[in-house]
Amino acid sequence: MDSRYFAAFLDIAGRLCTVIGGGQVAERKIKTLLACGARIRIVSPGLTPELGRLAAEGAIEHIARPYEPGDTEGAFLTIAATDSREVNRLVVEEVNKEGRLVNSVHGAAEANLIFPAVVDRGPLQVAISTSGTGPVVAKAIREDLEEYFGEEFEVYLHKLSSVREHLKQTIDEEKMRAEVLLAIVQSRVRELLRSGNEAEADRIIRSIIEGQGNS
Ligand SMILES: C[C@@]1(CC(=O)O)c2cc3[nH]c(cc4nc(cc5[nH]c(cc(n2)[C@H]1CCC(=O)O)[C@@](C)(CC(=O)O)[C@@H]5CCC(=O)O)C(CC(=O)O)=C4CCC(=O)O)c(CCC(=O)O)c3CC(=O)O
Ligand SMILES: NC(=O)C1=CN([C@@H]2O[C@H](COP(=O)(O)OP(=O)(O)OC[C@H]3O[C@@H](n4cnc5c(N)ncnc54)[C@H](O)[C@@H]3O)[C@@H](O)[C@H]2O)C=CC1
Repeated sequence: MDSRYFAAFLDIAGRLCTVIGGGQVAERKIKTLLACGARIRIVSPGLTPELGRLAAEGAIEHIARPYEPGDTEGAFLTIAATDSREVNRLVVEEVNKEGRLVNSVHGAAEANLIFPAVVDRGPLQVAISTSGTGPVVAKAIREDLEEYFGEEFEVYLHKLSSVREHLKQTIDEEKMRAEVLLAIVQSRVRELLRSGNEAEADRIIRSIIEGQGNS
């Protein structure tokens, strides 16, 4: 086994994420965290214009000075994102002492969490990591997979989720529910949604639920 990483998905909604450094890389990571509902605190003398705007709007908290020991206190997740390897190392060391989550823009070696490249289709999240060996490869794979996992996956999964809820109410036997769901997955529903034919997709879903095959 080559990887020492455990792949998981974190619920960070409402949780404090402290970012040390406010440059381009911090900005990219903060946008991802904000989209997941995190509370952001940045400790950094400088900010990118976009981060400055977010701070001025009150969407993120900004402490305008260099990192000081203790800054990571209370954070669920800390990101060491300065352009100084030494400062990032100190940040990682502080968080590691307490066994909390920490990411460093200077590599996977010391930190305990890495940011993957992500295909984001609503409930479908496809995360790609090369365990830090080649972030550009992760990015290229993400771009390839975005072709396969088109935007239709968002509505597709929402539909499957409603069907699943409906089946839980109407069919007691788990095996039977799984068969219906599998029949939908193996039908042309996704293809139809991809080509914008939602009415026909819905018709097929209904006919499968009613046990009339998967034409
Ligand atoms: C370990 C990790 C830690 C972490 O940041 O979490 C890390 C580390 C480093 N990245 C570096 C460089 C670049 N990183 C990117 C891009 C991304 N990097 C991301 C993640 C990760 N980068 C984690 C491992 C991910 C994995 O396991 O594969 C992505 C996937 C997600 C994200 O950042 O949100 C995002 C693509 C998002 C997308 O588009 O989908 C680009 C390309 C670009 O920017 O276009 C370059 C320039 C090319 C190059 O140098 O390779 C350097 C050298 C810095 C230097 O030399 O100074 C280090 C430090 C080192 O390796 O020592
Ligand atoms: N992990 C990744 O995906 C990538 C990592 N990198 C690495 O990330 C580092 C940062 O890159 P950028 O964001 O482009 O740099 P940048 O120069 O845009 O930003 C650096 C930020 O750190 C802040 N800073 C500096 N000293 C600080 C201190 N003592 N305390 C708090 N904040 C401090 C600055 O005010 C600035 O906001 C680079 O050194 C680069 O090697 C670069 C590309 C991708």
